[in-house]
Amino acid sequence: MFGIGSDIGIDLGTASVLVFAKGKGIVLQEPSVVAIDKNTNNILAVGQDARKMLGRTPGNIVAIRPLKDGVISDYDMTERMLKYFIQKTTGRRLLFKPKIIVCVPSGVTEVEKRAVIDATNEAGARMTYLIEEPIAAAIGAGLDISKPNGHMVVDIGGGTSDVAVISLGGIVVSTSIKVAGDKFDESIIRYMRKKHNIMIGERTAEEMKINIGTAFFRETEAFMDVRGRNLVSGLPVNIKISSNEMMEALDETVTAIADAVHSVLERTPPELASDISNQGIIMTGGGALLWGLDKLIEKRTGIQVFIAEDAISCVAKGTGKALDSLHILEQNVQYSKSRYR
Ligand SMILES: Nc1ncnc2c1ncn2[C@@H]1O[C@H](COP(=O)(O)OP(=O)(O)OP(=O)(O)O)[C@@H](O)[C@H]1O
Repeated sequence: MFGIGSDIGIDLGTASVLVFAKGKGIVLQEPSVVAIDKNTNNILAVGQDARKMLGRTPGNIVAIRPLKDGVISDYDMTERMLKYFIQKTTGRRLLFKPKIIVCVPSGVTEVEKRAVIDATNEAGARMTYLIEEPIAAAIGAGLDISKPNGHMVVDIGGGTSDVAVISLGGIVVSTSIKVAGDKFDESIIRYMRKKHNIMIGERTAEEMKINIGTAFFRETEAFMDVRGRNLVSGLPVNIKISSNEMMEALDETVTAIADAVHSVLERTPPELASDISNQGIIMTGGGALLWGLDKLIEKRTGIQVFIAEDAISCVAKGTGKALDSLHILEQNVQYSKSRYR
């Protein structure tokens, strides 16, 4: 327990939850995974400890990801996970309850937003605010979004990729697709099964994506030794996979993201499009780190693409910082006072 009394910003992501405390920076970064005992419905582990259990649990224990594909797939577990992380960060007995701002995946419904607000209030917030993901990403990337100037942000997370044009503190044009980091992993799993007759797990696929994943031609090829199970013999095998193969495996998924960026640019008013063309496109989120994805989007749009510093913690940082500029963001935040003050 850190016992932080200051206001906090939370990036409630499908892959991970990050907490940003005012004056302290990122104080918590854990996978969005919960392990429960099916018989008692008790939570056994949350975050990193629960992630280690994914795919390795005995019958009575399930390790689940309560947010999947950018939506809350398990409402109750999301609430319990959020409460656990908030209490771990702020401590249980607070003299001064903090203001908490939560950034939710863009696909969540009004009912799910309400659930997040209630869980945050119950976990000890004096006031809870919700913010849209692309706005938080833009603030976290250090953009001044208060001016009448167009910025394009492409946030590629675990479950969703959000593409938005922002001006005067609001979203002008945007799209959100359920193709992001998780889909990259699924494509790699599918490729390994089809091409090599080898079954690999989600964690191996993610390691391959991070180490040799490729979205654009690499001059120097990279290789990785991969362990899996041969689907014919049923036995464990080792195989060397190249980055060129990853480019083939990921082609369809990365093209879907480039298509989304293209479609938003097509719908962008000309003045804002010319701002974006001068300043470039900013990429945030863990998925933005896939090798060559920036180059692919650059080639497709003819506009320079920059990957934000600390791409993974950008949304959390922006969420925390947004607490200072709520007056500018009024149109983009929902808020609710705690009933438990
Ligand atoms: N170096 C890397 N190369 C490629 N992908 C990466 C890298 N590092 C992290 N990722 C991927 O980034 C994704 C997580 O990104 P992030 O933490 O921004 O998502 P999130 O905010 O939890 O999800 P969402 O925004 O969809 O709710 C995961 O799929 C992870 O595998």
